[in-house]
Amino acid sequence: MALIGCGLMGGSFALAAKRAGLVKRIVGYSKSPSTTSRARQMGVIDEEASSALQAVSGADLVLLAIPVASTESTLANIKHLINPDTLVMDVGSTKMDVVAAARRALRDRFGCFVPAHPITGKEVFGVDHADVNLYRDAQVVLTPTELTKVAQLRQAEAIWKAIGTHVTSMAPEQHDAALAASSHAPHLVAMAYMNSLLSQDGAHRMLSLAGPGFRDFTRIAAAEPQMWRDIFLANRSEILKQIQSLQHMLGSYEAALLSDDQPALEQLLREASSTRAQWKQGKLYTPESLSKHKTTA
Ligand SMILES: O=C(O)C(=O)C[C@]1(C(=O)O)C=C[C@@H](O)C=C1
Repeated sequence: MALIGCGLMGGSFALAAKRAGLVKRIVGYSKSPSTTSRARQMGVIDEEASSALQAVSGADLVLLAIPVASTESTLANIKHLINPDTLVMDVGSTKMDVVAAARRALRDRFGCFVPAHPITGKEVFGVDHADVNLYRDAQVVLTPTELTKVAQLRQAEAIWKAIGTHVTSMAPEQHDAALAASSHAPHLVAMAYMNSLLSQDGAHRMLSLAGPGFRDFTRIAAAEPQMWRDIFLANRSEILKQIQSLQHMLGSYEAALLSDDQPALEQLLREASSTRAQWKQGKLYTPESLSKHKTTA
């Protein structure tokens, strides 16, 4: 296996793939040589490569675990070493841009690429945080296209299942719209909230009095800025729709407070509370149960 990008996601995948007995040898490459050598010291990879090309040479499986904006240049660089049987996957949080980048970069080898998004992570980053159990029980969304080869798709499904994930497939557009709401918007809101707090006088006092609510709500605001910059830009149009919806909803709260409208405020809070509680119990997944909770925007 060639691991391009030996950070949290790539390093955790390497550990899990080894533990499941899926790979014999992992050759790793990271942009920063100190990361690659740390991954080697930790036993995350077996061998250090000094370039992506060197890592991919002779690999049956190539995993890209790099910022989504680097997908095209990385794939274009390694394309000529990908043979018809190679399986290439990514772990990026956005899929339309990744699929388009892979199509342009890989051309006649595009069928070897199975776009994948494991919906798991941590707010910390770097190989030091690699965790053999990170993927256990996580959902993985595959977004194959009409050109994805069946053999590679089946192999990808088997690999993700073997490391303990639950695999689903959908179109890249569907994925990006859903993830804008369920992952990208919460990150943006937590980050914007931190910016807002910092812009106010007395921010230090506010921070010194922050408790578990603040901790839980803002955990993801500590995520890596460059990675999230790329995700927000790659999924810009869907995230902008989420911002509009949020602005609308904040307007509803503001209106209820301005007019001292107790029933309206309570109705909003009831909907929020019951939707969160039902999600936790896994009850909100059918279109029928969802529509019961949908408020008119
Ligand atoms: O748990 C976290 O810290 C995450 O940020 C994980 C999370 C998420 O939003 O759930 C973030 C981005 C990934 O693409 C998938 C999962």
